Amino acid sequence: ALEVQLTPFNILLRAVLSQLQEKDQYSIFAQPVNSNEVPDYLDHIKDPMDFSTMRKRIDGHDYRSLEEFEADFDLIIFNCMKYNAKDTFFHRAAQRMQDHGGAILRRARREAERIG
Ligand SMILES: CCOC(=O)c1ccc2c(c1)NC(=O)[C@@H](C)N2
Repeated sequence: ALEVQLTPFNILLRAVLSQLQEKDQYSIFAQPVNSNEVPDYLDHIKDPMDFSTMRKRIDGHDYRSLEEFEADFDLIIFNCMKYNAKDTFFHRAAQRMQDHGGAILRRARREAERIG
């Protein structure tokens, strides 16, 4: 059975992920980029990442620290800014997500310190 242990740390990670996803109003970061829709994506991006994959990693207890969680979030942003040219909707969406995410993650770091 899916062992969804509700440790305070996992509860925090799920809450942070939900806050980040709220800022993804067009859900462009919600799922892996579809190779059928974007055939050359994986030629350029060697470490794809998306919010659904991060949620699986939370449920699998794969994140040992907030830093590991943040590294996957940063990967989502980096991939998007790498694949998409600066003057595109996607690149601009990544910049906005990076700004929003910075504030959300700063608050989460303080909370993680508080719960220890
Ligand atoms: C219906 C076609 O969808 C896409 O072309 C598409 C859909 C989602 C995308 C994306 C492309 N590119 C990206 O870099 C990441 C952020 N998301």
